Amino acid sequence: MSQHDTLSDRVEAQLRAVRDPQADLSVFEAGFVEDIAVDDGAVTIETDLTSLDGDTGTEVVQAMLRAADDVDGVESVHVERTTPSAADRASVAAFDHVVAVASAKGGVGKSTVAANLACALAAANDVALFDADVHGPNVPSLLEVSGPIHSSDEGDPLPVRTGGMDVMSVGLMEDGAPLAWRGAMAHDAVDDLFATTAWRNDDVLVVDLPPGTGDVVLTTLQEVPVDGVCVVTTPFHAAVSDTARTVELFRDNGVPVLGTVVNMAEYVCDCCGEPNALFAEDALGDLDAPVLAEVPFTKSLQGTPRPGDVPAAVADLGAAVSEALETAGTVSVPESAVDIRGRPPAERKERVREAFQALGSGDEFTLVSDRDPTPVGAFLGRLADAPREAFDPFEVRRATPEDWVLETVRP
Ligand SMILES: Nc1ncnc2c1ncn2[C@@H]1O[C@H](COP(=O)(O)OP(=O)(O)OP(=O)(O)O)[C@@H](O)[C@H]1O
Repeated sequence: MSQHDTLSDRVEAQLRAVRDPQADLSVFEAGFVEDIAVDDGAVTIETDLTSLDGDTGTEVVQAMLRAADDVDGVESVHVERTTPSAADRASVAAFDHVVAVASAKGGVGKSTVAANLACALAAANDVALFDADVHGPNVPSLLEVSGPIHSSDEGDPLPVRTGGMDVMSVGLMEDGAPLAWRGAMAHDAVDDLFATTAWRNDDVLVVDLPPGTGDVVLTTLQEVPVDGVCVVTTPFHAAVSDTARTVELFRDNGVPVLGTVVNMAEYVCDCCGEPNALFAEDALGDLDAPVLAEVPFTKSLQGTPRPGDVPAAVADLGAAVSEALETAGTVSVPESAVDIRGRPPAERKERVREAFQALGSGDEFTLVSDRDPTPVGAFLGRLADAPREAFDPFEVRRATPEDWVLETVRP
């Protein structure tokens, strides 16, 4: 047995004492530890904590760091976290793109925009629409589709179809039932339906999220590999400030934001055809996101859109979102950024160490990774011999479903 194996064994023994806080199991029994790599006293623990919520996952990472740090001969510890890959969600993975439509508050026209966006995109793409709005699933009535839902040969729920577009909604499952769902139950119902629906389209999936930024929204967005979210707002000052906070919250939670759709931006008079702006011009000043489209208040949007055939008022919406999707897959970072995507664990750490140690106090450090790099903070702390709180700012954002960017400054 080599010296490295011995250290690895000692780390493993110590980690056995770390428990899954939600079930009385060791982190090994819970399947959290995928690999332990030891390289000259530097320990890298590869983990899969995707079954845990954010806070519990962080708690387990901290407990592992402390346990491994206590082992004699360990000089540094790094915990790497895998995230659910698109491949884990076979049916959703078939889509080239997944776009979610969200809003800070209810009633701003989110479902109208989601349905019209799906129909607009359907002119040039093979599109499906998923209505995840558990508490008010109104896509079926908007598109005039109804159940019952049939099963595929494999027993999975088959969406209903309109004009070649698959539509699935929690509202199609059981009359009235979704309205009574709350919290975890609502999330599980959406998650199950999302994971099992047998889609027949495969270019773009549009997801109509519940309004707000509650648990169902954040968990769905973290579990489903969305390319980005379009946030629908009205141009009222108050609505825009709420929307600005929602955009920030999505970014803080690693959800890429494609931009905003400003709904009911103007009213075009039915009699004279004259457009009238409905809200103050400077209302959008607070928004730190591109405006993808401004949609007028018009009766034509109170009808039923058809795949490939939408009212002129939203004619540009599909093209604007398609364009945003093209750049959503790329990460823009400074040339000096350290890119560890696709690198083996030991090399990743070495690259980070080298680049970080070459910096002076006050220098900016940018890291691009194909995993959530939040735990790298502890490693940087050890390199700089400074507590994690000394790193200000310390920002992690998910730039695309597969790329994370960490930005900080060496203390
Ligand atoms: N641009 C528009 N022009 C005219 N009417 C609109 C427009 N946008 C939305 N509406 C109308 O406003 C109402 C609310 O729209 P919608 O259901 O899309 O909102 P929502 O944000 O999805 O609401 P919820 O929070 O209930 O999910 C609907 O009656 C819809 O027809």
